[in-house]
Amino acid sequence: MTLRIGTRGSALAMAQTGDIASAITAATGVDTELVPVTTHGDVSRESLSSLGGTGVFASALREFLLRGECDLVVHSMKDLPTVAYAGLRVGAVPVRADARDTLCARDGLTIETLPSGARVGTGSPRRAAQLAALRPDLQVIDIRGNVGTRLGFVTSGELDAVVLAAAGLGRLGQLDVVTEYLELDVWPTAPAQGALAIEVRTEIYDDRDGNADVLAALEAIEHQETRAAATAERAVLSRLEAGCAAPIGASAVITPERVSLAAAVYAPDGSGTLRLNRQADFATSAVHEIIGTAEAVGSALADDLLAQGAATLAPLRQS
Ligand SMILES: NCc1[nH]cc(CCC(=O)O)c1CC(=O)O
Repeated sequence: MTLRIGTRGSALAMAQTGDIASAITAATGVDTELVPVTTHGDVSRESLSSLGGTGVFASALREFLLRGECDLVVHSMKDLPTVAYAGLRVGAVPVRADARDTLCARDGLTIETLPSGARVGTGSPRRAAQLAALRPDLQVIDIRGNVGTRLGFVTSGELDAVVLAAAGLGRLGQLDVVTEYLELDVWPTAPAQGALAIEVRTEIYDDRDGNADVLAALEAIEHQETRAAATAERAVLSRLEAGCAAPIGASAVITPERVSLAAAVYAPDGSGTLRLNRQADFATSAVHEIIGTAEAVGSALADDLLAQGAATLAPLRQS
């Protein structure tokens, strides 16, 4: 039997799905095959919000999985809407890559040393707001395209820098272009950035014998701390009813004893930031206790943010 793994066709998606396929085969001996699916989000150059924002990348993959054309699909978890999708479940969350953003600038420049008026590219409202908050004298340029296209704007001289996720650059073997790692305590990133979500049809859990290979693969790559951290961070988004493009950063740290979560909401123009923390101790080390506590701390932190005016600071529901 060969496990068919659905993936987007971009270089980044193929690289991360290839990593998952190798991990599954190494742990279980099961053969895997990558099945690329082209999504409208991949081919269009329209802005994400005009495409319908949240979920443009995920829905084609999800339909493909529901039709039974593959056994599991790999998503970048930060691009996956928080709302459940009928018939599907996140069957595994593998170990997280670096959650930080990076600055990739010409001439070794950093956020601090970029000259006034420098042109910095990003398509993310969160990154645009963070740039504006730290350096209101920079020009933020709205860009689209995959990682290679974005880096090309810097090599061509069209931009002085771009902000990109360390995880994506790492998976592509391109961390050599990074000129600064932006630390999570000053620059929290998108909920679940650096994490992947492996989605499966819920029906496979009703026939465990018939789906033993898929279930073994899921179990082999599951990483509980990553699932807990991603759950806490995504609970903030979900409680705020915010989309993946909302100007929100969140960063959770999981220890055996507790979950510590920090979240920030930004005014789009950088004129204001609301930053709060919360932590909660795990009563037991049971998986459901850890995941339940992580979810609860994320919801509670979102309530704190709302109570302190998050919804007037930023357009949360715009996707
Ligand atoms: N929004 C695009 C996207 N979706 C996932 C990643 C890579 C990082 C990750 O896997 O979290 C990227 C590129 C980027 O943000 O630089």
